[in-house]
Amino acid sequence: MAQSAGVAEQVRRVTGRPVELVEITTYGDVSRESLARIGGTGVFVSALRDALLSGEIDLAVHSLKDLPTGRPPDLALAALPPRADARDALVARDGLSFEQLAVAGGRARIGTGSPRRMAQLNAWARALGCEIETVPIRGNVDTRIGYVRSGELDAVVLAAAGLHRIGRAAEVTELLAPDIVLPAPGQGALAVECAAANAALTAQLGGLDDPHTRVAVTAERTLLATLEAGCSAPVGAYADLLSEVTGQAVTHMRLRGVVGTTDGTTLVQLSTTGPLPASTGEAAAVGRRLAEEMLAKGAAGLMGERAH
Ligand SMILES: NCc1[nH]cc(CCC(=O)O)c1CC(=O)O
Repeated sequence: MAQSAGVAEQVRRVTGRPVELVEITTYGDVSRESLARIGGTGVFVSALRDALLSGEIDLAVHSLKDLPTGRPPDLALAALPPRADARDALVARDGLSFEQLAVAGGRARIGTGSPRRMAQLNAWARALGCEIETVPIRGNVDTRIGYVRSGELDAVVLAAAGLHRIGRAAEVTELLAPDIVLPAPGQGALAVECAAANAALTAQLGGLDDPHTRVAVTAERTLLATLEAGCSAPVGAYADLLSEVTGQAVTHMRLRGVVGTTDGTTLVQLSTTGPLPASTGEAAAVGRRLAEEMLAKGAAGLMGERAH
């Protein structure tokens, strides 16, 4: 609701039209099943898409990372607004960082059911000569942070963007550096979808689109699609847009990808830097090439059960 309210405000501004928020509860919101099992199939988006197609709503706001990479032909990805912080965030007891927790003695208990986060956190702990225990959790932000406040867990890992949007960024004890924990493809970005037939609205919503965000997430999501992995696979990808001179226009894009076993014993991590892609087609080609290199290094064997 918080992220939709933000988009609603922008839609009012660019279209001059009144906007009404319609609350829709999705299967992903109510189910407590592991996302590693039910993710990748649109559990957070299907109910919103049904409402779009039935005409109950005119536009839907999704977290891009929840959107399956395949595009339904009757829906348009009308806008990708400027992306928020893509990083994962640690909310730990006593204001601790990951390293402090890991070396504190005993096995730190860290809440996350995400195979991507598990793989990278376990690899990080291993590099520090420690072992952690990852505990699968589900639920909204309150529920998840509640496990830390109650002392049941030492920490939880959540997307920084989600915490920012609901005004809880102050509870973050460490923003995880993408060098160590690469976020999910598209993390921190929103997607505004509408019926493809609604050409007038699609065109108006284009005013909310950020071309740099679109280029970056196209590279990340094409990497994911090329690996034939879903949002539930242990795959991280992040495209940075870089300037040759600090503060000057963006000239380059660096794309990083990672896939690993959830126990963190094996990670395939690759990075590529090149000129800023001039189109989403070029951005997709960068994602595809890096994914192919990852596959050549054995990525497929690390992904376990594929999302379907
Ligand atoms: N899979 C659930 C989900 N989908 C989007 C976000 C956070 C917001 C975002 O990435 O934009 C989250 C929660 C989380 O990862 O902590």
